[in-house]
Amino acid sequence: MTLDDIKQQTDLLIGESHIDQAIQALAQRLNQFYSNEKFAGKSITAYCVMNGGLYFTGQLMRNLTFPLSLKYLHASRYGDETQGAELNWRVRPSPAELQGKDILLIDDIFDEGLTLEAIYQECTEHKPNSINSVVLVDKQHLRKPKSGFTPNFIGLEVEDRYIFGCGMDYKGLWRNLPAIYAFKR
Ligand SMILES: O=P(O)(O)OC[C@H]1O[C@H](OP(=O)(O)OP(=O)(O)O)[C@H](O)[C@@H]1O
Ligand SMILES: Nc1nc2[nH]cnc2c(=O)[nH]1
Repeated sequence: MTLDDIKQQTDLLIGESHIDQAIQALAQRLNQFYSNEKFAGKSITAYCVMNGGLYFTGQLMRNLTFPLSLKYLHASRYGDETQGAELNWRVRPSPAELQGKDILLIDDIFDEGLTLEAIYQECTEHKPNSINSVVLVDKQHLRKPKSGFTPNFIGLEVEDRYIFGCGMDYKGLWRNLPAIYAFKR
């Protein structure tokens, strides 16, 4: 499939400039949040949730103004499919990198929320000083975690369709697109 095919067969749900603006607005909110005196003299440990979080992490971090240590973890439950299944941990954060630290989890999408909730729980077990999460998009539906878990910072809302671009894949491809698309119904 070519880029022309993508343009003909998909709906553009969120354009590049809209996404860039949302990322800058999120960065401002995070800069404000971490300027609180309780974080004075501390660095923030940002965990990019691979693979989908990579694009957003890169775009976000260039606008962050606090001292940041970048790490990654990888938990996946979609693979190349459009429906989520059981969570598969590929790279866990090490306990020593979490204990007493101020953690920021960065992911592309909060869909059914099981991935980010499981990552949050895993990290919490190792006693960080603080843990917050930020996602680029929150998909709008009622299939969210029963616990009520939700990210602390959300960039944009997106309708309930399988989307790709901005780090999110379609069958393993097209994470590189700077806008968000869904195939026409
Ligand atoms: O809210 P949920 O329904 O749990 O889904 C959200 C997760 O799904 C995607 O990851 P995926 O499992 O596709 O792994 P990948 O990032 O390696 O492609 C995405 O990057 C989120 O981490
Ligand atoms: N690419 C992609 N990954 C997801 N993971 C959870 N929801 C989605 C989605 O809509 N698109």
